[in-house]
Amino acid sequence: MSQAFEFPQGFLWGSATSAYQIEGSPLVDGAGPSIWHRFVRTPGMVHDGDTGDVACDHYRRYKDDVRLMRELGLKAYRFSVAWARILPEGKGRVNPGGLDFYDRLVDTLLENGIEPLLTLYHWDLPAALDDRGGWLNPDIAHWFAEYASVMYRRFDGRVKKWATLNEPWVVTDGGYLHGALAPGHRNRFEAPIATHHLLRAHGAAVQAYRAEGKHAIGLVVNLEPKYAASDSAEDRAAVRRADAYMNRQYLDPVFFGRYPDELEEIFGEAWPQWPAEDFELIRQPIDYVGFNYYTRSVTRHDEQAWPLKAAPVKQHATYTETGWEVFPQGLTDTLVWLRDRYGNPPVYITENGSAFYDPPVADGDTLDDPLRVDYLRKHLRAIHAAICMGCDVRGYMAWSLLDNLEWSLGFSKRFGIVHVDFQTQKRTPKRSARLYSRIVGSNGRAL
Ligand SMILES: OC[C@@H]1[C@@H](O)[C@H](O)[C@@H](O)c2[nH]c(CCc3ccccc3)c[n+]21
Repeated sequence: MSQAFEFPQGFLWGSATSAYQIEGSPLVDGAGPSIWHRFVRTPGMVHDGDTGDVACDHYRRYKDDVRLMRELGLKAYRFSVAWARILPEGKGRVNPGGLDFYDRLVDTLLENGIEPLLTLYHWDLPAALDDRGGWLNPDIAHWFAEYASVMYRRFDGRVKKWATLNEPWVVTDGGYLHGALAPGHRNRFEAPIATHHLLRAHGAAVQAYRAEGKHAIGLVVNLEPKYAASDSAEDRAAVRRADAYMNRQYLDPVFFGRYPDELEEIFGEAWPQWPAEDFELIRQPIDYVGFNYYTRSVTRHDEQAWPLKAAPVKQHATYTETGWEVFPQGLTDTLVWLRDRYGNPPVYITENGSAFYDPPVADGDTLDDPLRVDYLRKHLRAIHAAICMGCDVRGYMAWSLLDNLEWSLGFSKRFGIVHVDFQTQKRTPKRSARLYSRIVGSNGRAL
């Protein structure tokens, strides 16, 4: 082992999942349906008609999965709470059975020396709230803060790192603009409204935390660096629009209290003017940025590409099964960008990982996944390089602990460092899990 890649003392090593992707048992113990429980039943929306009805059966197998994390030596676990387990109608009546499940999960994590990182919202809106307009209804900021307060009162202290939303960009772009994700809307007027209400809900939940909580709360965003396909003015303008739309649309309001100017250019008449007091709510200070990194985009101008007029350019490089270029330098570059644009905030890499075809489980106890091993090693080294450049990176959560339901792609894409046989629910660590375990145990020296 070399000192070359030693990480700072106390660097938080863990893995990440989300409720709908792994739990199964969507309606047991008093839980209400979510928009994903509905969406997977909409013909044609999910690969092979796959659903989260069973998924990794984590709701029942969580003790075994926590034991697996402990055997791998993980120090932390990022998971999300299914809002509709806690508030089956999204607001009002609290469901004790839902709170009890997360009590059991959090206590089991703590008993095993694993720190819980809790995400309040990872895309699974209670269906009852969608029936009232969901993210299009301005009241959702209060609904979300009410749900968040129930969780703060029950878990703060045992949970010391909270996140309000997972990836508001995906919620808006996937759920309201392009329609590939729940609730499946395709409306350029709805997208900016959903974005603004997500940010107001984030702000209201942070405000509620400051009144009730004593630890840390942040926002999780997906960031994808955009590189111009050429130095033409057209391509550079396309990069500015794409960067504003994905990377600055959420962090600028939170850190600066304003949207990037390019958004009005992109959405035109569909871009509303919002009252100043909204931005005072949105810009509540946060304690850290959760950064989900997967890939970059080389971007060119494309007059036909709605609404950005920007399109990706394929590179001569390795691509993952989800069509994402393997580009670890983009992780270093984006960490430096965060350092410089937002004043070097504490950052947790809350997701990073890759889906590659995994050969069928070999005999014995480890499945070989050479491409994922290579991806993991290169991206951790990219983080180390950013830390050496002064970026305040505090931890890394590998996406994902388990193969799970990859949203509209169903079970066809495997991101887990642990293989799941969805017929038998057998877990089999992959070689990437064995490597990650050594890296965690040596605080990076095994890299
Ligand atoms: O796609 C892998 C993971 C999902 O399984 C997580 O639930 C989600 O938080 C997440 N975000 C991203 C990057 C943003 C993105 C999501 C979906 C499609 C394209 C980009 C990748 N992932």
